[in-house]
Amino acid sequence: MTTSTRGSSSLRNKALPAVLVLEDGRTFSGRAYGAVGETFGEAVFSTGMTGYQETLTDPSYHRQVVVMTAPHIGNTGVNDEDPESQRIWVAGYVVRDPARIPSNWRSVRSLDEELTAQGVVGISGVDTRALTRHLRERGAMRVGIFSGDALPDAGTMLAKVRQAPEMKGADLSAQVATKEAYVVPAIGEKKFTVAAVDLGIKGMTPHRMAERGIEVHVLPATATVEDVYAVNPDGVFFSNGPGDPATADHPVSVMRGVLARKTPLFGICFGNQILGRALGFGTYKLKYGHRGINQPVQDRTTGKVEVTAHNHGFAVDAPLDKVSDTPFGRAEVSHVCLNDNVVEGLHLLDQPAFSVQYHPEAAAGPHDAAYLFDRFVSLMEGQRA
Ligand SMILES: NC(=O)CC[C@H](N)C(=O)O
Repeated sequence: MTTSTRGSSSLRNKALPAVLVLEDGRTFSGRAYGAVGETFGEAVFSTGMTGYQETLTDPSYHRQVVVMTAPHIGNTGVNDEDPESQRIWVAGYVVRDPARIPSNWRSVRSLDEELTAQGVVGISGVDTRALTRHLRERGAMRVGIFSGDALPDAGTMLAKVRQAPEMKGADLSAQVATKEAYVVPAIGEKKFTVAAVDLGIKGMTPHRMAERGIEVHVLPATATVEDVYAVNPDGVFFSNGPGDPATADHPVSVMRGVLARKTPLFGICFGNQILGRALGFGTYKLKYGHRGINQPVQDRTTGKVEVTAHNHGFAVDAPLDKVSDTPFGRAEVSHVCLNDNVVEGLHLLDQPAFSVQYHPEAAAGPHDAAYLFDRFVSLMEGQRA
């Protein structure tokens, strides 16, 4: 049974000052939110109006300071059902106006209390519209949040921000992925076995497969081709995850081993970037990325437009209007973002493999892209027939 936290939001740090310092020297002042202290990461913005719990607990946000463009955050408090992993992964959290009284039947505590309990340093009272416009114009960049009674002087804060590691070149999957393999059982009758390589997997992804009769063997990021085939899989999945795909040489080589055996293959987000690299395409850093739950994507095979959830700062560099010859046969861009023509999906024409850059597991987000899990099931059925 859940208990309401009506009126129990502490906002105990309300009076403590906080400052956000971008690496180009621009600063925003506000108040401490969540834990008090200092934190560093890459400043990125999310336009999701709902789903802050799923955002905070998505391992792909490791080492990123997330700015919410929705002005009022924390309204529905924190529940025990919505997290996508065991902990909050964002390095810092930036909001305009935190809810003073969370209200929802599932809420067990306030977001301020949750951030504090997990040691996540945040800042509230920031002009998040101005900050987002700045990041759109200048691009994602390093940032620091400093809060407390005695803040360092401006020069010291800026120097610390500029010493923080960059996201370009960061190899982070092994830091967030499971260390031990585990199994998510099929819901109802078991029809297929899938080996899922965990590069920072969100909990909803194996759940969406389990709903379709798939027993999911989640394997550590360090899993080898032998580990993958040890579970005797009908299909192989490569997950979302943090960091720069250009560093992910190990999963790229494992994926090439899977493609060589023509096992049905599906990738999401980081998994799409790994497929791009396995096929010989490059990846590159977007200026400020796509993060939110209302991005329009076109499925180029059907012409249909989906409204989709995104969280990516890198993208695959593949030609949009031609079929490419790759070491694994012909490949094509299957999906594209209608805002900026960024590659949002790839598929192979000569073997059962595809991936998308966005989030069909929809946690949070619209369910338009759920058909992709069915497509993976069809590929596995096709392989058996
Ligand atoms: N959600 C993800 O898998 C993100 C992939 C990669 N880290 C990016 O930022 O593009």
